[in-house]
Amino acid sequence: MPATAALPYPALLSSDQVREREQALARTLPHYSLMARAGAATARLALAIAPHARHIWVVCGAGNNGGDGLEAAIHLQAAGKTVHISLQPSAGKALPTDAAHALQRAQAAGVPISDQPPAHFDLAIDALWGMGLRADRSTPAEGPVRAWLQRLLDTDRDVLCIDTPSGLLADTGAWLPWLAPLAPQAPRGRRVTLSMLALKPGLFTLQGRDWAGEVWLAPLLAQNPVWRCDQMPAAGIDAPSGTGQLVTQAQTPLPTHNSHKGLFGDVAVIGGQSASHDGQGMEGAAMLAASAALHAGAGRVMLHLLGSTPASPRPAGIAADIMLRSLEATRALRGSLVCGCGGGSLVAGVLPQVLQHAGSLVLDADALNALAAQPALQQMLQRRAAQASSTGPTVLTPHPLELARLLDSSTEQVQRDRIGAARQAAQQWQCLVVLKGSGSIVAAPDGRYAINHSGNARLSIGGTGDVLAGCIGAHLAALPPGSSWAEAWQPLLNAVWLHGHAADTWPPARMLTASRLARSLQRPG
Ligand SMILES: NC(=O)C1=CN([C@@H]2O[C@H](COP(=O)(O)OP(=O)(O)OC[C@H]3O[C@@H](n4cnc5c(N)ncnc54)[C@H](OP(=O)(O)O)[C@@H]3O)[C@@H](O)[C@H]2O)[C@@H](O)CC1
Ligand SMILES: Nc1ncnc2c1ncn2[C@@H]1O[C@H](COP(=O)(O)OP(=O)(O)O)[C@@H](O)[C@H]1O
Repeated sequence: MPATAALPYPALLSSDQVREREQALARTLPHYSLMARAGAATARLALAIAPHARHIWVVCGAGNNGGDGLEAAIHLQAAGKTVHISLQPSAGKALPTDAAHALQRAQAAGVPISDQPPAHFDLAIDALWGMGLRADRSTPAEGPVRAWLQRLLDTDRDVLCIDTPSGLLADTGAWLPWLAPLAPQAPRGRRVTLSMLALKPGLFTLQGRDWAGEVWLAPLLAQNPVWRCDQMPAAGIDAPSGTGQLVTQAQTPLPTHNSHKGLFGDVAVIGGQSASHDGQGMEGAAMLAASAALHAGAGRVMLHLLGSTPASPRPAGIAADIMLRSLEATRALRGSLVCGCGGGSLVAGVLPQVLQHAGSLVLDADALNALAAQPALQQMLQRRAAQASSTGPTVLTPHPLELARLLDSSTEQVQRDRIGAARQAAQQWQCLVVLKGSGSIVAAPDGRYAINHSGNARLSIGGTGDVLAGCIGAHLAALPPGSSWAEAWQPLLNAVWLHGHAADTWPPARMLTASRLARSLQRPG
């Protein structure tokens, strides 16, 4: 990667990158400007999201995150709200300079500060810990702070988090380990997060998606605008290498009217071990992938069910548009190949040929398990990457357990640092990797990564991963033979985003199933 790159999507900066940005900006501005802007922006957003809130509880920590909260409290009181500040005891340490200044200003403005939280509040502002939260500190918060934190986690009132939900690690979206048991599965009320200076990856994956809720950005620029993360002005700004991106839309325009099916490319699906092999039919998984490929826009879709023969009956439910073919015919198709959905034990036997000859290749489910189990297949995958100009890009689509098997790790370890794990696999196998789950991570061999911002828990049902694999196959199908992973990057982001978007736009009263999801997929446009 070059030292800087122009990003088409909103940038996601690590804590180290944010601190660099903060220091660079602070050097150009008078003392206290950034905290003044952060507090004003917070108050403005609070008034916008909860205009009728009368009682506001501002929970401040003993660092600069707390300073932002104190500054916001001054504005909210000036706006006529009844504001109550709870300030973490500093345990003998002096507050940082800016936070100490904010405290003086809050005291001068007469905003009430007490250890006792209010009996009632309409809106809470969580300014306990932000970017300064340290993962290596294992001491649980003691005394009143612990009770405040629990109340922030349990409340059914609106909560506006400054920078990050307190206790959530900005780089990974994981709770601090000691805090995880305190946090319910999901918040009971509305959560909004105002991220300062830049968006942070942890707000968009793992626990971050639920607990950050609706994310806004305050870049702390002169006019002090705030933007909702999915409605930000066009990106295209230069960002340091290693910067992530938040995928907020698909980016390829619709094809021209003057098109034909050959333009969209063909998709072959190999998987769905037939019941005739060992009595355990897994045809459905491959049928879902094939249906997804068809509806996501492939010109033609061919399907080979592993273990089937030309004499095997056509399983019910396969759309008439999908061509059932022999293994040889399917493998020979130009376009993209999706391999592994419901592949069972038979998929390992076809992988050597597939890895050697397929153009664009998507490996899912049992193909990933076979890879994890067989070092010889891993070597073939590496050889394939080295010869990509004569084959094409490879995309691995593991869920956390599948990635853990590939990395010889554990699901917990993968989930603790989803971005790190996806990047590690992409570099190790020189492939594109989609680590699925809430806030799917897409990673490339050069270290770039993106977090998908579409999708929701309605996708947590059997078969939606097969649909994703087919959808990706369709988006890669039109790539010319020998394309690089870099050429596959944007079509891959489109596919992952559109798959989640189909769930986001699903009618609330209608049950979502994987087969319906497959039929609702669209081309980007
Ligand atoms: N300077 C400015 O003008 C600007 C600042 N900005 C704002 O500053 C924020 C960063 O401020 P920061 O660096 O002071 O850290 P912050 O999030 O307040 O945390 C420190 C506190 O947390 C505590 N603590 C840490 N780990 C812990 C743990 N595991 N468990 C328990 N406690 C733990 C730590 O305790 P200590 O280690 O000191 O004992 C200390 O009290 C950033 O998020 C943004 O909101 C921006 O708006 C831009 C302008
Ligand atoms: N809570 C969630 N939020 C967003 N997407 C989700 C969520 N749960 C599951 N998904 C998505 O649903 C799909 C599930 O895939 P997978 O686990 O492989 O299921 P299966 O093997 O049953 O097809 C993935 O695309 C994943 O990202």
